[in-house]
Amino acid sequence: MNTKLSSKRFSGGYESVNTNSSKVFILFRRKKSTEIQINDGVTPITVTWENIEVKTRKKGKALLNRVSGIAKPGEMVALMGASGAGKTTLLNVLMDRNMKGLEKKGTVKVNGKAIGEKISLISGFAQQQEIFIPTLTVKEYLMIQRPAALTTTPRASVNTEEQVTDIKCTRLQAKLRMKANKATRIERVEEIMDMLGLQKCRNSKIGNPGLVKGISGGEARRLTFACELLSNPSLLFADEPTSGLDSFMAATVVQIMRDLANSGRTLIAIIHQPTADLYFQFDKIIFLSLGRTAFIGTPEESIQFFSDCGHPIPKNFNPPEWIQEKLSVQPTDEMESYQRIKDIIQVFETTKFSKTSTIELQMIPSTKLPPFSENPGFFVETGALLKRASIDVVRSPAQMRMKLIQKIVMGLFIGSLYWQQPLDWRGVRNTNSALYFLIAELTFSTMFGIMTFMEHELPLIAREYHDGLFYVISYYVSRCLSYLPLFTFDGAVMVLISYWMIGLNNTWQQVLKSILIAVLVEQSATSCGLFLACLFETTSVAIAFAVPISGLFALLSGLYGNTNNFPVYIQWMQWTSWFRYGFEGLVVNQWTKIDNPKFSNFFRNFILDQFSFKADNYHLDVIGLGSIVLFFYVAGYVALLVRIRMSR
Ligand SMILES: Nc1ncnc2c1ncn2[C@@H]1O[C@H](COP(=O)(O)OP(=O)(O)OP(=O)(O)O)[C@@H](O)[C@H]1O
Repeated sequence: MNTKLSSKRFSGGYESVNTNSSKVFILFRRKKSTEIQINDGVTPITVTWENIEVKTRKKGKALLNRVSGIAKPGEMVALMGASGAGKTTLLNVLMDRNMKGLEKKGTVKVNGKAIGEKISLISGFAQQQEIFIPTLTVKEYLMIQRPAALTTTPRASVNTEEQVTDIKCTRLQAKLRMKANKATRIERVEEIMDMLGLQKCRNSKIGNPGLVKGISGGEARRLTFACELLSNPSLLFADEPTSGLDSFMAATVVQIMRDLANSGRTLIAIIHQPTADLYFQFDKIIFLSLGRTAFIGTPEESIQFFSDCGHPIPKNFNPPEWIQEKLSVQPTDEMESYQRIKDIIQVFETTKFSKTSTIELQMIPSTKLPPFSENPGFFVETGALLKRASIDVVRSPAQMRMKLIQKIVMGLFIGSLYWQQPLDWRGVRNTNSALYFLIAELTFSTMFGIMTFMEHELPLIAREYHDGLFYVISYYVSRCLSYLPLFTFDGAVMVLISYWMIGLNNTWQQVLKSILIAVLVEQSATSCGLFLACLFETTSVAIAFAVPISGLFALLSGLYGNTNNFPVYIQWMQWTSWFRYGFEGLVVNQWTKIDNPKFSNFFRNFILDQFSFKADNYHLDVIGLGSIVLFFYVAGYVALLVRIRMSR
């Protein structure tokens, strides 16, 4: 069937009129563009991808097959196709992300240059399921979100002669050129919130769907864009930005994208089942099917192309839905579907659309790239991240409250159980048990607690790291510092509560020395838990390792057997156990200075001897604990670094 279709642009919209009997009449009015103000320093970016082939490494399954295309400055490009067509794989190839287990051939170039994973440093990526910090408000999140972009990124200084023409831009550039102070950052965040309609929810907590009530889905989607705009990228990728939104909200998001493209940026987005109205807002549509390019061209051309292929769009049918259906494998009719898709791809490869695209690819000159975003340095990053992490800790009062309540209850319980122990051999035995119990309590809940804290945050950190926002060390130091009060104060409270109840030696020096041991033991458990959480992908695996490890350290404490009586080849292990150092530290601190005539040196030596503890070992214990803390913090950093680097 020869179906001719004429399509012409008119001011603010498209009119597509099918001229044969199965007439399609589509009238779309482009919404008036709200003027983009954050358009300083936009460097024109052309992304090209040529003969991309992706296979799985193990089975050699082809995911993409000779896929080529181009996205130019000011273009809003939609990647479309049925589920499993290869859209996400192509987007990942373009961004050089998530390629684990896959083998890639072909080239991706930005302004004619192959820059590999550095593309992250000049682009933004609005993910479908953006990960936020739920306890922060919208404004707080934006203020702290991009320390790099908001402080020293010299984006405004590039290509200004071609790009910056209006006064607004120059003004904004001037602000960016100044080392951004707080007022400048606030102004920029305010501008972006205005632009994306986030002012209404500026002080609302972001929340966590299904767990903590927060901003709506549409607001979260706009916040995603806001985060990306802070770094003012000239190239923006988006993964299904309209999915899950109502039609009004989807139109708003597409309008935002349209405005961004109008300001000279290049946008590439996976779009799932758009309404006809939204479909015609795009400049270029790329349909993928079975890992191959089935069409590249304007929305109007897609209608013409499918008509020419013998699949004219019926009256009142949503064009993208119809096309997608023709490019999907129907489970009830697989053979026919494969044949139909093969035919469409074959036709496409002989059309002017495919040829134009190939010619265009050859003609792209190598032009200047925007500067790669620079990290503002360890201290600025750590400060910004520490602020974000601290707000998160403080805004999670339930977590703080629970930790504190738990330790108060345990302090009272231990104190009541070992209430005012006398100075006889039974009392000494009970006192030592109480000291051991304090060490155990400082260990287990802490170690398992920190593991659960970390799990939710790692995807966000991996994402931000690959976006070039900060060094892993900045995040790690800030997170450790933010947890420090939470994982020291409660332990000290527990020890203090039980201290007088048990009747431990209470000169102020001994109290302080006991608290120092308690803090170091809790920090040993914290750092070990952090190390395991960084090392293993899931909390359950980390816990599976933590249980026997902590059990082993507990066995080496000296309470369950005199460590000097252990076989020589295993004795050395006691020096790796914070239980050993902690228990000795508390026992020595308790029994070396007792002001009681009944308490002879012989009795004291007898007490220490049963564990092979030495009266002058307190300082050694502090050094041992400090070394364990340091070792696990450093090991945790290395584990996190490797894991985050490998997660790209
Ligand atoms: N790492 C991988 N290992 C094996 N197969 C993969 C991998 N990544 C993707 N695939 C397969 O490649 C095909 C294309 O996947 P892709 O995620 O790109 O599709 P899509 O078009 O984005 O689909 P959807 O719209 O459902 O997200 C699918 O069949 C998928 O199962």
